[in-house]
This record gives sequence, C-alpha cells and structure tokens, in this order.
Amino acid sequence: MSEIPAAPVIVADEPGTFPHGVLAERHPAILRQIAEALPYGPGQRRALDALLANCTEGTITPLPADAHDRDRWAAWGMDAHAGRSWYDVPWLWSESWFYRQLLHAVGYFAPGPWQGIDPFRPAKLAELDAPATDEELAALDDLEGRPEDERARALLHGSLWGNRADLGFRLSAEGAEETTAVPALVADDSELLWALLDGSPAGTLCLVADNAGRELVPDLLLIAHLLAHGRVARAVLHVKPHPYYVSDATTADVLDAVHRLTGAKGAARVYGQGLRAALTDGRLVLRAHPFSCAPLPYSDMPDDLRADFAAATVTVLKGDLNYRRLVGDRYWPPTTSFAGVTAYFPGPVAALRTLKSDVITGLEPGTEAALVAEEGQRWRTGGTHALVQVRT
Ligand SMILES: O=P(O)(O)OC[C@@]1(O)O[C@H](CO)[C@@H](O)[C@@H]1O
Repeated sequence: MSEIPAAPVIVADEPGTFPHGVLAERHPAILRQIAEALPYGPGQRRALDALLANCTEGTITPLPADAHDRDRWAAWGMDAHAGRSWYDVPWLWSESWFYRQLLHAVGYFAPGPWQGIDPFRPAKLAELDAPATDEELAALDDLEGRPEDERARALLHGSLWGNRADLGFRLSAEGAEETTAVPALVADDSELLWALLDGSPAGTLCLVADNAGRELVPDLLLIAHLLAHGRVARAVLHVKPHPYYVSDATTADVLDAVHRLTGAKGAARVYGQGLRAALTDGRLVLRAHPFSCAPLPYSDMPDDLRADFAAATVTVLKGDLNYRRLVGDRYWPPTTSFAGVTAYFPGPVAALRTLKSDVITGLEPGTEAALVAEEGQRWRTGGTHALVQVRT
C-alpha cells in the first residue's frame, strides 16, 4: 500500500478551471468539428445535437441494455454515476464517457454502413500528409552517420515533443508552440531510461501510445531504432481499440503511419521497411486492450494487462492522459514522489509527456517555485513544458 495521502480527485465543476473548460468548450468544439468534417446524415446529426445538449446541460444516462459494452461500463462506474451532471463526476470519467457517446451518435458501433468509420480520420490524415511531417521525416537523413546513442537520444526527444501534436489540445491552446524562459524539461530521468534500454539483455519494450500522426510517427521511429540496434528484442505497442480523445492512435493509424514511412524517401523509408518487417515477424506486436479506453486510473488495470506490463523491461507511457491515468487524476502537490504514486505499477515505468493538464508529481521544490514565478499556473496546461520521469 502507498503511504502517500490521497489528493482530491479532479472534477470539472468549477467554472474557470481547465477541466471545466474542456467539458464546456472543448467538447462542443469537437462536436462541431466532426459534423463539418464528414457528411453525416440527418439521424447522425440529430444524435450529435442531442449529445451536445446532454454533455453541456444533461446528466449521465446509462447505456441501453443491448449495448455491446454495457457490462464493461457498468463495471467502470456507469450505474453509480447515472443521473448526475457530467460536471459532478470525476473529470477523467466524463471525458471518456464523451467519446463513448460520440461514437454511438455517429453509428460507429452499430452494424451498418458507418460501423467502424473513425470520425477523426480526416483530421488525422491531414496531419500525416502535412508538409511539416515531410520536414520531420527529411530531418532523419541528417541524423544518419551520427553515433548510435546520439541518434537514439534525438529520437527519444522527437517522441517526447511529438506529444504536443494533439489535435484535441490544439482546439483550445492558442500559443502553445511558444517557448518560455523556464527550462522546457521540468523533470528529466532519461539516463535511467537509457540504462533500462541498454540491451543487456535485450528485453521487451511496452510502449503505450497516445496520439496518431505527428506523435505516433516519432514513436514508431524510436521503436524501429531500438529494435534495429538491439536495445530491445521485442516491442509491444498498445493502441486504442476505438477512436478516442480526438487523435489517439488506433491500429488503422499505425498502418497509415507505417505506410507513410515506407512511401517516403531516404532514411524514413528504411525505418518504415524495418517496422513492416518487425510487424510481420512478430518483433513488433500491437495490442488494443479495452482498458486502454477506460475512464479509470491504471491502478485499476485488469490482470491480463498487468501481466503484459510485468513482462516488459520497461513500459513507456506517452502523453498527458496516460500520465493522468498513471499517477491518478488528482490535484497532487507537485513535489509528491513519482516513484511513490507509481509503486503499484507491475514493473519499471517511464512517462514521456508534455504538460497539458493540472496533474503533476515528482518536481523538485525549486523547479515548481521557478515555474510559478515565471508563469503562474500556466505551465501546467500550456503544452510548453515536458517531462521524462522513470521509476525503476
Ligand atoms: O493525452 P494527450 O493527447 O497528451 O493530451 C490529452 C489532452 O489534450 O486531453 C485532456 C483534456 O481533454 C488533457 O489531459 C490533455 O490536455
């Protein structure tokens, strides 16, 4: 049992806070965006309008008895939250509920012509096809010829900062690309991570992906490099079983990203071919576990997922949402021990995250003071800072 006193769970009930803004502004903006992006029919548009009213003014209404995942959501707390405002249940819960309801509205789960059609796919593909992605891939050619560890570190950096490329976040984060006077990395345990990934012996890397497109591409490049240089023998890439948090990566997004790489020129193409080969011969394995879209912290993970992580040399969790789920979506004092709050995790664990929500642990007292002096509380949510935290 952890000896750290529990901090308050984040709830979005206070106007003016970041979580409240996500429910009151970001979710309606997402609904408008997908209604524009795809030619949904009248029934789907009515359902999207109903969801807009329900998520801003209504209450949690349990899934119908015949919903394929009703039992799962019941186990995840749906019946306990029934009848309550979206603003009064844990924020992590109401956000996941939003994506479950959105997919229902567009017919994603129902047998029929729209089954399995990702409402966020147009935005994901636009990002993958953007000139900025070409520039990032061309930069790989400049890395060729550099020492292996220099390349590895550059690719880790790309994977870390790739987390800024989150399409949901961009809907409400003007100016997030700006840098500030305070160091960009608020915690950096990357040497501990490299010690785990030194290839002696070469074990298994679990990487829990976050966003598709400009985050997933550098994640895949990192995996390709670690496999090619014997730093790991095998990689397990956890993706989402269905579209989630706008741009979260699914299996289809992995295939699109690998296709983008194999269709590129120069070094990018070689990475793409390496990834294709690794998928084909089983050195790179995909997982799409239902718990990856659960509205719960990882401390509640089921046994099969626990066993997967326990077998890894290290599990790397990407992104802000995974961080919230890893440490618990709570208002922790920023100096709370990262090792303490992740003590339950069944093996070495690393978080690679840009800061896009209030949750933070593991800061030195001086770091927090410098951030607050420079920016007030904006450093927590602005996406301008990042961290690499490791518990061995
Ligand atoms: O996990 P990611 O893609 O890094 O970030 C997800 C995010 O944009 O969504 C949540 C608000 O909706 C926040 O946790 C965070 O800002």
